[in-house]
Amino acid sequence: MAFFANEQKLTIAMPKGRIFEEAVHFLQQAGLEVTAELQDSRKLVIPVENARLEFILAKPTDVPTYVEYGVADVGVVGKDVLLEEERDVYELLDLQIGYCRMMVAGLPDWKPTEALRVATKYPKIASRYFREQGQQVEVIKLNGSVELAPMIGLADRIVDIVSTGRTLKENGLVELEHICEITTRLIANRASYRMKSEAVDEIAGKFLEVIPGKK
Ligand SMILES: Nc1ncnc2c1ncn2[C@@H]1O[C@H](COP(=O)(O)OP(=O)(O)OP(=O)(O)O)[C@@H](O)[C@H]1O
Ligand SMILES: O=P(O)(O)OC[C@H]1O[C@H](OP(=O)(O)OP(=O)(O)O)[C@H](O)[C@@H]1O
Repeated sequence: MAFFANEQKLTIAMPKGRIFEEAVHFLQQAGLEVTAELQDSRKLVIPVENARLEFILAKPTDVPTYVEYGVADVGVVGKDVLLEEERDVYELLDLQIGYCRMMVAGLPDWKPTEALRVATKYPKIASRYFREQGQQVEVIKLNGSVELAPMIGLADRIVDIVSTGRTLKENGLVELEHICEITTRLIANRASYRMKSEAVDEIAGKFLEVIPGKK
């Protein structure tokens, strides 16, 4: 049976990587037809013919870009990416999966003498946070292994995602300031939200049914 009662086809951008499995599980719970192809193949565009759905598999940071430009109607993406990318999309739902937190961390008892140097994969989030604190900082953009920076003297602090806390702990770092909680969100292209409102509403409604406390 087709997932959608109407004739509108919907393209969904899914994030590859860390939250993919949890997101697929969420889609299945919501009653979407998730083919083995989505989980097992190297294909990046996966149509689900009967359901008038199409999945595209993207790098997490690119999901809002595909949605803003309308090549995907909706997308599944972390709040961290939304805050950093600042794309012009609608944020429809908090799916309450992919829980983690955005933190300032550093070496314990480290007292920086000059203006704070902050290493991060998230330069916009870090700059915004310290500006709001009225604190002048120099932000250094890194692309991963951010925890290295304070250990080897590149930076006084890091701004990064913490989940279990294991990476910080094993590298001798501690959480210092909490910036915000992060979860996975459903976003929509602004034009799709108007032009394909039935299909978008239908998928959002199905998602809502599996979000704890939202039934
Ligand atoms: N412990 C965690 N660390 C990083 N991201 C997490 C964590 N827990 C949940 N997430 C979510 O997963 C997303 C990141 O996934 P992933 O690490 O696969 O992407 P990525 O940072 O683009 O990967 P990479 O740059 O290593 O290829 C984040 O947007 C965030 O919302
Ligand atoms: O609190 P934890 O459970 O240890 O998880 C947090 C770590 O996971 C992420 O890194 P990732 O594995 O994505 O690698 P990266 O350093 O290349 O970004 C994040 O940037 C932290 O380093």
